[in-house]
Amino acid sequence: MKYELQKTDSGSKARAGKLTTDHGEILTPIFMPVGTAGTVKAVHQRELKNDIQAQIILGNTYHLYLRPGLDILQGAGGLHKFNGWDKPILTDSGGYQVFSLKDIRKISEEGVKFQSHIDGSRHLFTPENVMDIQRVIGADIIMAFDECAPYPCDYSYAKKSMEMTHRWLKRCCDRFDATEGLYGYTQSLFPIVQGSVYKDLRIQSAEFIAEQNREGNAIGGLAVGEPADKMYETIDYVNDILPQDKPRYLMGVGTPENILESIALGIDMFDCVMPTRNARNGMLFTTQGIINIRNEKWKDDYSPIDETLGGYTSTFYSKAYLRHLVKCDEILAAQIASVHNLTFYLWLVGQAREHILAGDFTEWKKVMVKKVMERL
Ligand SMILES: Nc1ccc2nc(N)nc(O)c2c1
Repeated sequence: MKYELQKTDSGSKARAGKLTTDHGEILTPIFMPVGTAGTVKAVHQRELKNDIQAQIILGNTYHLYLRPGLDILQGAGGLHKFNGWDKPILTDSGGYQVFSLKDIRKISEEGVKFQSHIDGSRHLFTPENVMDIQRVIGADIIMAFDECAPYPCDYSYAKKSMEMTHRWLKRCCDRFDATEGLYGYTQSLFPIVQGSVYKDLRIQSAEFIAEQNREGNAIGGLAVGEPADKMYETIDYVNDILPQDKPRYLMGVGTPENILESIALGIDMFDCVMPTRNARNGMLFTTQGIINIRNEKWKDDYSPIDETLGGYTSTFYSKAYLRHLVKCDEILAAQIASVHNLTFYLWLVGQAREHILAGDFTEWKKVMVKKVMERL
């Protein structure tokens, strides 16, 4: 994988760049729709390409390993062949998911023992087998096996957890570098900065991650309940340490405001379940602000969901009709709202990229944050 830094904003740390993978190019800043179990929930591949114009989507090691399982995925020739998405894919390593299985997992130096949330079967994830699993899934970018420390946690927990994540990272790199891709294209391993919200730990972790000299770097352990200003402060000084010539991926973020503020702090890649999860309960992000479509006020508003956004779904369906579908809990409601919200998120990061290239990103961001976060 190659990263070309195309422009750094004069008034902020925002960057425009281009990632080139064996499954195609990614223009950054970019938002990556989350496709946990091999599908972006309620969204067809055709809509991902046409309306949403997604460039890369996420899968999750934990879920795909449990269902459909490695033999089915390998038999298909990997996830790209299995779900038909022939552009880039990134898989998270499963660390974050098994840690959220609070009472049915046990952490040790070896790895994490856990019970499947599906059938209670017992499994063990180690840095080594998580690399092997992600080789079988075949994502273009795979994540190191880390512990996402809970928030809040005390300094000693954060320190011990970060140090274990660093030892696990060495084991991930050794295993990954000793194995090949299974399907004839190359994969890249991204390490993940941890350290909770403790500045000295975060600096230590960022320096260790940068030293690994991998093709991209991620910031984990954020968007776990900490205040937004703590998140921004952490990103700011971590990005001063992560190399300029590698993409920076902020995991699990966020609202439109979080994304624009983090772009200004030098983040290039984002993923979050918010646009799809909130869509399923009727929260719409639009170029005019945030709409709770269940609200009575939209019941006879026959205007398109968002006429300035472009894309079939956002202009073909009216607010009144989508409200009706949501109130009836119709399956089509989830589809329309999910495609719309993802179209908005990709539009937003695409606009950010254009304004970074045009040189007026900071002024644009100030106006845009206010506008898109307004509750309508
Ligand atoms: N907020 C998040 C979301 C996903 C994560 N995935 C991994 N592997 N590690 C983290 O710290 C994450 C944090």
